[in-house]
Amino acid sequence: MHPGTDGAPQIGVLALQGAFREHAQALGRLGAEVREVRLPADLADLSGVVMPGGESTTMRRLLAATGLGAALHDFHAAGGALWGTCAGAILLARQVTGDSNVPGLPPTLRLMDIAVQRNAYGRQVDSFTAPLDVVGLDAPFEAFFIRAPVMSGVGGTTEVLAEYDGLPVLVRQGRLMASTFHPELSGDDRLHGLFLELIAQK
Ligand SMILES: NC(=O)CC[C@H](N)C(=O)O
Repeated sequence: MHPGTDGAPQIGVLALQGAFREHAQALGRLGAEVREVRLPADLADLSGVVMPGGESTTMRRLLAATGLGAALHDFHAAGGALWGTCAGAILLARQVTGDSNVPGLPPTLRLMDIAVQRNAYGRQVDSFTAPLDVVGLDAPFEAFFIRAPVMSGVGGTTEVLAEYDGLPVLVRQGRLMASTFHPELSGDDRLHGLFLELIAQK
């Protein structure tokens, strides 16, 4: 880990598109030094990066266009931690379904052994909240799902940290974490705290 000058962890928030400001605020409240990431050079000296919710197809195009996709691969290979939330979880997934109508779409980062199906909770309930029991938290976390992907499979060494309706919604694999909901909208910083703990453990 790369502590900042005052010993605080230095964390990036991917700021190409989507709900990045609320993540930066949550991490700041927990004492992290936060930097918005738009170009490969912005990753220097960070120990972790949060990839927010938004529109994964747009983010995939921008990751390819900016060179950040390859840079995030290098960042992770060099020991950096990544947390993908909602669209960000789609970016981490090895396997994505629900993209077939988008021609010429660059691949996801394919770093994590999860399969996701985009927008698969159905139209009537495409946004909802649910209290989740999360491994490592002693009280439920109120989660906001917004046109969320369904995590249809987890493999390899992936651990399930929370489920909704019998399906995984928060998972961890080594230095990777993925949630299909928007943790930054709950006014509850405990999952950002878990990400900082994961970084401190490595
Ligand atoms: N809230 C979100 O991040 C939604 C994800 C979006 N439906 C996608 O497929 O990219």
